[in-house]
Amino acid sequence: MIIAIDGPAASGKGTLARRVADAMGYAYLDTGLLYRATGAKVLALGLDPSNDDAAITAAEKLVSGDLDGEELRSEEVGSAASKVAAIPKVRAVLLDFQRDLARTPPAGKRGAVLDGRDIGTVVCPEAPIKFYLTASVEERANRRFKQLQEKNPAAIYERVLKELEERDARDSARDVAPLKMASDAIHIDTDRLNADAVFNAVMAHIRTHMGEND
Ligand SMILES: Nc1ncnc2c1ncn2[C@@H]1O[C@H](COP(=O)(O)OP(=O)(O)OP(=O)(O)O)[C@@H](O)[C@H]1O
Ligand SMILES: Nc1ccn([C@@H]2O[C@H](COP(=O)(O)O)[C@@H](O)[C@H]2O)c(=O)n1
Repeated sequence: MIIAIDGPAASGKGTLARRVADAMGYAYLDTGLLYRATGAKVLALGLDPSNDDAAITAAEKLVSGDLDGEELRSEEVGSAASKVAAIPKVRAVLLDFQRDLARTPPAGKRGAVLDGRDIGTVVCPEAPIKFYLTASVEERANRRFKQLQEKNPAAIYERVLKELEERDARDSARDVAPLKMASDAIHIDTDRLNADAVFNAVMAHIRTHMGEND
């Protein structure tokens, strides 16, 4: 079974998806990492992430080792990721890997949890369970700021907020696979829910779905 979790940056998708995958014994794929690794490769060459040829070549050359590393989590790489993600051929190159993992999870796993922007709409529109997480941009910036501050006390809230606003706008406005809630997704506004409450609400939906489809 496939569980799709989409939503804007820092809405808590990864935190939730990892926990759900653990609880269910499913594989987990953070699809944002594919775009981050592509963006990071372009940056490492000193090229512009909006350059089609550079971004497509980087996506085509991705190997699993490129998906490791704390530097992928920086806001600079997040911003580069959202630039390469707006290039249709980059998305096409990365699509098969995501679909293969979702539809044929690694040995021993009965399903997969994928989080991203277009899992419920484009990558796995057939997923029987879809969630769309949101929170206000100020709340998300606050979460991301606290997360960054643990590693870099010089992090600046206003910069984090601006970066998230720009990323949201680019991800929502692009022509191909924009950030959008699937019509059959369950919307969870996490502004006033902590991570445990979100997880409990999501697991309750999953159990109900599985009970109804036994
Ligand atoms: N419901 C919540 N309430 C408060 N903080 C949360 C909640 N869910 C996650 N967080 C925290 O918010 C931060 C961002 O969460 P996370 O990385 O899971 O978001 P994300 O949607 O996967 O981000 P990105 O799109 O950038 O990959 C983390 O520090 C996480 O611990
Ligand atoms: N399915 C996806 C996942 C991600 N993106 C793009 O990558 C950027 C980084 O993603 P994070 O989840 O790690 O924040 C994101 O801003 C998107 O531009 C995507 O397009 N589709």
